[in-house]
Amino acid sequence: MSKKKKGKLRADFRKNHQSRARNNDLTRRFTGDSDAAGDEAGRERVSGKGGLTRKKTIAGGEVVEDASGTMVLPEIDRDQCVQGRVLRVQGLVSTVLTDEGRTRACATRQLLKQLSTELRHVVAAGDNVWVRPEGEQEGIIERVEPRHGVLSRTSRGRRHLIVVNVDQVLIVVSAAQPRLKPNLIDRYLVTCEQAGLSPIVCITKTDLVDRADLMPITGVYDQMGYDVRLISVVDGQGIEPLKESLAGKETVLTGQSGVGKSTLLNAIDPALSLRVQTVSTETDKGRHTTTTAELYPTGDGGYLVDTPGIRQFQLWDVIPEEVAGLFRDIRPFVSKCRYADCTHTHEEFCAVKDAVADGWIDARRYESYVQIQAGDDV
Ligand SMILES: Nc1nc2c(ncn2[C@@H]2O[C@H](COP(=O)(O)OP(=O)(O)OP(=O)(O)O)[C@@H](O)[C@H]2O)c(=O)[nH]1
Ligand SMILES: [Zn+2]
Repeated sequence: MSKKKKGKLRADFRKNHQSRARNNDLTRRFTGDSDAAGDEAGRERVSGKGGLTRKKTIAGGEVVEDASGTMVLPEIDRDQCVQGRVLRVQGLVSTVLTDEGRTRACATRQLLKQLSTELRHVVAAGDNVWVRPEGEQEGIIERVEPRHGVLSRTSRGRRHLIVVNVDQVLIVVSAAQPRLKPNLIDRYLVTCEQAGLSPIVCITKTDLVDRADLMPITGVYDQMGYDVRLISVVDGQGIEPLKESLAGKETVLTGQSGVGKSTLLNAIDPALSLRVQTVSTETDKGRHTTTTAELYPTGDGGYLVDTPGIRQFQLWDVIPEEVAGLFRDIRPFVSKCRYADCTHTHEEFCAVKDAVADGWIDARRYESYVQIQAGDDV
């Protein structure tokens, strides 16, 4: 690839990166050196929520860039296939819920693996796939559709897809027992902003506190446009509206131990709660790695994603320079700082610090920013 083209790609990447931070848009990462990313002319929109992708035709298919990186879409004989959703991936076997209404244990087509050597996960939990059925219970994944809403983590320089095609994240924190930790909410929100996912903040156990005391905290999030709910399974506060918000959506559940996630699931759907518990217990025994995600159909077209690994939620990497852009309230001031590389901590002529002093930015939110930016634990 020419130097000029590479420079342009880098500029494109940066532009995308910034606009992603600004718009809370879907992640569009480009692997700068791949051939697909270099094919300027072939850029077009691919169906679904995946957004803008770059596209190039190869023998037997095409190469696209989606929210997960480079992927290959081979041509397939659709008459021979059924569509489905990958519920989980264990080693080489993917469990797919197909449109026939059954699950199939599926291997992945050899061609798909060969063409996707740079991708660690050819198939990920949450993928929309085309399967060629084999017998009653098995099949071969012939094609994986472009992805949106990607949760990933990087380890030893490689990006691992944890779950894809996610719509929203249910952030569960408790008003008491354990005590409310707003800084933890901020941390979760940063991750959601980074992944381009809509958060729903659920403050549980509100029956244990004076609800009026929560208003100063919820008000700050309301003002930024975040969806904050007060929940109690003891008196039923907020349960019905929450059920409605989950219907037909794919939701990732997250929150510290003891905040009431299982209890909340049970209040939403006892049958679903039971299924989640059964599998989580198996997972705890170390049968498969803790970061393996599992999708549970909610019966209304939606899915819930709940795994011990995701519950811990310390999986996504945010680089320090990225943090300010992921704080909705800090973001508008960043460009007004004197120094382009301002960290908004110790510098003079910092518009962010001025905004805190003038009351435009909540001082507690700013403290969170400083902690997260420094990589400190909550
Ligand atoms: N007062 C009150 N207690 C609740 C509420 N929701 C949950 N609890 C209690 O909080 C405790 C922890 O609830 P769990 O549902 O087990 O919490 P969890 O988040 O699933 O915990 P892990 O499984 O460790 O991740 C239990 O004793 C629940 O009875 C609530 O709305 N009000
Ligand atoms: Zn600054």
